[in-house]
Amino acid sequence: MTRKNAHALFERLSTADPTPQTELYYKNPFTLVVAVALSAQATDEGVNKATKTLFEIANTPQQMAALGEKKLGGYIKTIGLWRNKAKNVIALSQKLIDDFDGEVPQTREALETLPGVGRKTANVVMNVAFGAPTIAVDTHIFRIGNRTGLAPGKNPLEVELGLEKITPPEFLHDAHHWLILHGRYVCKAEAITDAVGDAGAFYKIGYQLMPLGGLQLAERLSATGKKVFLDFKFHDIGATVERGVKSVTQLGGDFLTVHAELDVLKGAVAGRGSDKRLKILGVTVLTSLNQDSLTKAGIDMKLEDLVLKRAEFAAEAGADGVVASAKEAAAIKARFADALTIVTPGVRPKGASADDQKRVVTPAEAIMTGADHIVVGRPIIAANDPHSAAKAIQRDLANAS
Ligand SMILES: O=C(O)c1cc(=O)[nH]c(=O)n1[C@@H]1O[C@H](COP(=O)(O)O)[C@@H](O)[C@H]1O
Repeated sequence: MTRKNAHALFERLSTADPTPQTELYYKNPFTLVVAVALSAQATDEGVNKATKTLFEIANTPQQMAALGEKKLGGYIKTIGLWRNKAKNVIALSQKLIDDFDGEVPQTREALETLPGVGRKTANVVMNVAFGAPTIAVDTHIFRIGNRTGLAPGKNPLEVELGLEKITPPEFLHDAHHWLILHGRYVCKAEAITDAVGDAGAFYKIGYQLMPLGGLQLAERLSATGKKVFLDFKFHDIGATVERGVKSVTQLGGDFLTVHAELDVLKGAVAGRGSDKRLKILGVTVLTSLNQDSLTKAGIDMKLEDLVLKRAEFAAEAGADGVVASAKEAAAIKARFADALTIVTPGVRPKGASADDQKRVVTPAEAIMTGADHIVVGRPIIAANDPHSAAKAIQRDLANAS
């Protein structure tokens, strides 16, 4: 990759996320060393779950060493390779006390003398705790360095040195965070779209991916002819929604969600303009809510009536459809026929966990009650084989229709 392209790449990453942060939980340089050492071949999320309680009682080398290997093991048992990691954490705590007055040293060479701390861990600590422009090459960065041609290399050190050379100095400090976050979220999302392949009709991108390259992913999918569902759920004064939707039209999506309030819907329809490719969907009542949730929110109305009221707003504003559970689909179809497309989340194959969804039906039930499209997330994304999971749902749908 040329220096000019590398500059453009980092500029885009920096615009999307100006202040990237580590996702590991830590309280001070010492707990950062421990968290990074625990994170080898484990997810940050898994490490954070364990360290939340551990760091309450041990956040200095002295406290950690006093805890001892056995007690520490009790806190980190859920993390892979915990036995070896417990041994290392106790040993590195003791070495910090013996050789460094209990302080975390600020050079890579000194950090690397600590048990269980290699070059990658030392680079993360140097970068996050002490603001050094180091690049820690993990599996994501190694893959990205090679795949993009940004810094090809046969081993992590070659990629690290290559990245140090090609990354413009002003981006060096944040480079490794951007590349990790990109690798963790966008590559993962892209891998899922590849894995689902032709077994999915639409690819839904939510706002959680927006600051992490999701918009570019939407553009790329759309450019290759895939149908893209932009689940951004806009909720604002009409004029702002209008401007927001106008910007979104540049991405080339097919569905866009907004809250089903009249002004919001009208703003969205105006912002969409004359190109009718982007269909505006009003989210009626979330499928994670039930009648009880409405009562708690002080809404004294039957849930189905509220869905129908919001569907009415969608029709009045000239929106294209609504997001509603299959429990209300028949009533919406009866009232609005084909004037509104019905998109239905809260769909679970028989026996699958409902997760946080409350108004849940099977794919077949959803289609039989009048849904035009179903949304299935976790049962496909979390499956070992997303393609087979999506295909099984397709078969269920085919049998129902
Ligand atoms: O607007 C949505 O897409 C939506 C509306 C709604 O009422 N319920 C609902 O679950 N969704 C979205 O649909 C997806 C459902 O995901 P799973 O529950 O994993 O299948 C999630 O991305 C939700 O954000």
